[in-house]
Amino acid sequence: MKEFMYYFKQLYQYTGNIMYINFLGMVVVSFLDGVAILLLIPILSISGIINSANEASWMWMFSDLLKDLPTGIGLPFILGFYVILVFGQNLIQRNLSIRDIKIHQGFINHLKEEIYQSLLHVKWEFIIRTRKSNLINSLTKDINRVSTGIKMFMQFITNFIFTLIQIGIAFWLSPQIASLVLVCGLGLAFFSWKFVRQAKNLGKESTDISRAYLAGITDHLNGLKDIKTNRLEKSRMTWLQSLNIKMLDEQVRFVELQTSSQLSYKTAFALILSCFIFFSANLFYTQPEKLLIVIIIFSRLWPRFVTIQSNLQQLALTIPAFKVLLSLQNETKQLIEVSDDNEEILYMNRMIECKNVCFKYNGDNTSYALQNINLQIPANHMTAIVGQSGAGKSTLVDILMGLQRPETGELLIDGVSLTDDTVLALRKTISFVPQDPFLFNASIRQNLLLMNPTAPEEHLWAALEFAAAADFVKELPNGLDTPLGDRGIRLSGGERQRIVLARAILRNPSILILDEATSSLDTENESKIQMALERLKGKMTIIVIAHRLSTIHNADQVIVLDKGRIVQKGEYIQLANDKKGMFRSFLNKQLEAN
Ligand SMILES: Nc1ncnc2c1ncn2[C@@H]1O[C@H](COP(=O)(O)OP(=O)(O)OP(=O)(O)O)[C@@H](O)[C@H]1O
Repeated sequence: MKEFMYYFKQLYQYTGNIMYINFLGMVVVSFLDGVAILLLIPILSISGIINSANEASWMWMFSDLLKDLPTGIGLPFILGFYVILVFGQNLIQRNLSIRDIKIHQGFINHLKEEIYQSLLHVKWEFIIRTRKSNLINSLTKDINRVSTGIKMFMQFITNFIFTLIQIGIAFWLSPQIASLVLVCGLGLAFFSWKFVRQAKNLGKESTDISRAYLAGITDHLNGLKDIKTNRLEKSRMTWLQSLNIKMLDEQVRFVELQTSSQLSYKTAFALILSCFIFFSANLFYTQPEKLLIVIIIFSRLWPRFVTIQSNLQQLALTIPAFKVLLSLQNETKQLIEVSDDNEEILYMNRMIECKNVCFKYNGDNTSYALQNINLQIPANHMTAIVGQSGAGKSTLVDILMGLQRPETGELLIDGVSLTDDTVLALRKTISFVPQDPFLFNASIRQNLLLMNPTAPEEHLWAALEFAAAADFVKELPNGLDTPLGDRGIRLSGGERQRIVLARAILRNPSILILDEATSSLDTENESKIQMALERLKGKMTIIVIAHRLSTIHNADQVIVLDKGRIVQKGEYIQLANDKKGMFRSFLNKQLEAN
């Protein structure tokens, strides 16, 4: 419940006193509703439906007034008053509902933005250890459930206020009968706690199942090609069927819970109402007008009790989502890169330097991904990083971009240590082209402009020329406006790499990092890009991770990594001539393979 209270406080902080004003409005509405019910007595009496000649009857609150009115006017007058009252009450109610939805949706939007913002700024270590499907689930389903929970809570408060006022009116009419209603209502609350508890457990199960479903389905859709080519359809289908059985079971138990509670409350209502009428008539000798009012109030009050119970039950169902969301927010808050996004840019003029850098991935106590890394990457030169798969090349690049922070040692930019405060400023000058290039599901133009929204068309074509992509883009039916599909699926792997490279260049970075960025290209396009990179030397710092050593013979410096350590460092020719070195053996193996 503490998670829920946290969000409720946040709601109050977001809305301020408007929330209390709305609750106050609800008090007015409930009060008017009670008055409208009271008016029914004079109406029924004047119209002769019930006999109210009893002088002692307090319900003749309008009798004096009505008596003074000319004959035939009393009934239309009080009916008119009744209609105006109901109209006024519903007008206020309408207004409150509109304000409520504004408050509620506004708060949920604010929450979504807050969470999305923190995910955009959270440290990379959080991203790599968290399942994406869990994040998707939190940003969609969990937020929706929190939204429902908050709505339920607001309805609960509203119903609670309404019920309290109606109870007050009932007490005024007949304390004995109202006490009985109250005792029964409290009995209901006690009895319903069991349902609320069950609902909370079901909510937890529902969260787990929905996470498992989203995680599995995301995996399967991403791996459809593997599933088809490896004939894994049957096993995937079995997975879905077993999860479906769990979902069905969970849904059935939910409806069973709902209908059991409804069944109990409705039967209890009929039973208690019958007892009331019986005892009111026989024991309390209640006047018929009073009895009528109590029946009216009771039949309006009891559904409120039931609604309150149902609000609580639905609220309980959503509690696990509050927990998930709060723990996500807490975790991301602790791992935020910087508290505010300042616009400063950190240019590197001389070099990036790693001093005794060691790094291991979270929770992995045995092996270091990088150990005692000491290197200097001079500005406006090309540095190549090579090594076997798993040697630590991508990890080193992540350290250079400030995505991962060294466990020990430091990263220096022009001799100054990179800190949490300067890391984003550094990243503003870096363009990175990853192994698995990502394109948004938009046109080529939109993908390019994402990096530089004001770039004129000729700059787009120049970037495409640089990346050896201009020719194929010109041949596409819609040219720059060709839509690319999910993650750029409508392009070949090599075409995707070239568009991503063009996008990186369009940003005009001072440091360009390519992680196997030309691995899917044919030799002709690859050599075009090599020539283009060659032209950039002296203007931009280029860091290249490459398996194909033919692509780095222009590098000013080659760093050879093995099992997380630097084993060789120097110029290409120098390392190629070192017969005992690892680089030479890589070269020989590639020559043999070719
Ligand atoms: N997210 C991660 N969590 C735990 N260990 C990781 C993670 N990413 C990489 N590693 C481990 O760190 C080591 C270095 O990985 P890295 O990806 O840097 O190698 P690499 O040289 O880039 O390999 P490749 O050429 O295959 O891309 C490997 O042993 C790898 O298993």
